[in-house]
Amino acid sequence: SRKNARKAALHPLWQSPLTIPGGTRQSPINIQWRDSVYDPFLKPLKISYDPTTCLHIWNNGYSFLVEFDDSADRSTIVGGPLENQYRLKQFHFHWGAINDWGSEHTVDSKFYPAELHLVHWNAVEYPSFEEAVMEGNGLAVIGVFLKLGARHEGLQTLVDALPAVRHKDAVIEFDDFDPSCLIPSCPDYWTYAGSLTTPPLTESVTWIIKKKPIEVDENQLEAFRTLLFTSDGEEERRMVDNFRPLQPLMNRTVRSSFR
Ligand SMILES: NS(=O)(=O)c1nc2c(F)c(F)c(F)c(F)c2s1
Ligand SMILES: [Zn+2]
Repeated sequence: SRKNARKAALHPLWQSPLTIPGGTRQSPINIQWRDSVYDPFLKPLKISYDPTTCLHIWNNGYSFLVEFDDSADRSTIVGGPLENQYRLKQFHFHWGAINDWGSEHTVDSKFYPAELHLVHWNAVEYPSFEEAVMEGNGLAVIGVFLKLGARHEGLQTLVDALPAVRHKDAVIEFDDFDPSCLIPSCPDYWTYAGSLTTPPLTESVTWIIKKKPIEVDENQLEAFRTLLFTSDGEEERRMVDNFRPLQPLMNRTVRSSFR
């Protein structure tokens, strides 16, 4: 009826619903360290990326994505909480207007200034990424926190390319980049069952959140903030605060790979 037809609250950035009706495993979440449960059966995560699978960088109006050739098992992850091998499709970041916030996940309610997501799909069980996005075990996303500190030399090659993708829909060729340089060597991670944090928000992601952050410097974070949500010719809106609000944990346990 009319009185029940209340409009779902929409997030200003994406006009996406803040909550998915019936959603039971939405992301991001706060990771309460002391509530996470050590699982001795969790395996180490095995990451094997081939830098020649790197294709291009593009600004999709939510973030900037570095996309990979996922037509074969050339850049993959296996092990950890995963039952299958997953193929790297793209990586992207979320960040804030200032260093006090920007990450999607929080640890003990602490925000980091930015968060990296490496998106993989289950090519063993599904024929395409688009199909995997709709399945409960379709995707595996590695989350890496960024903290303010020393300049990150590996990230700098990415930062140097950002002016070329300042506007929404801009794309440039980008090759020979190995994203494992952005992943901390410490093997420790948390893992939980969640969702995409941007539309279509599907509950298809096994999240693997690295415990240790990587360090980047102020200039590198500022470079992210020079990007635009808007296309060339539109009134400029700076690409900042492109993170989704925290979602309820509901009936989920966050497991840790470490004591
Ligand atoms: N922030 S996220 O959860 O890692 C994430 N969201 C999305 C998304 F909305 C998509 F449409 C998409 F094609 C993705 F590959 C991802 S990956
Ligand atoms: Zn993301």
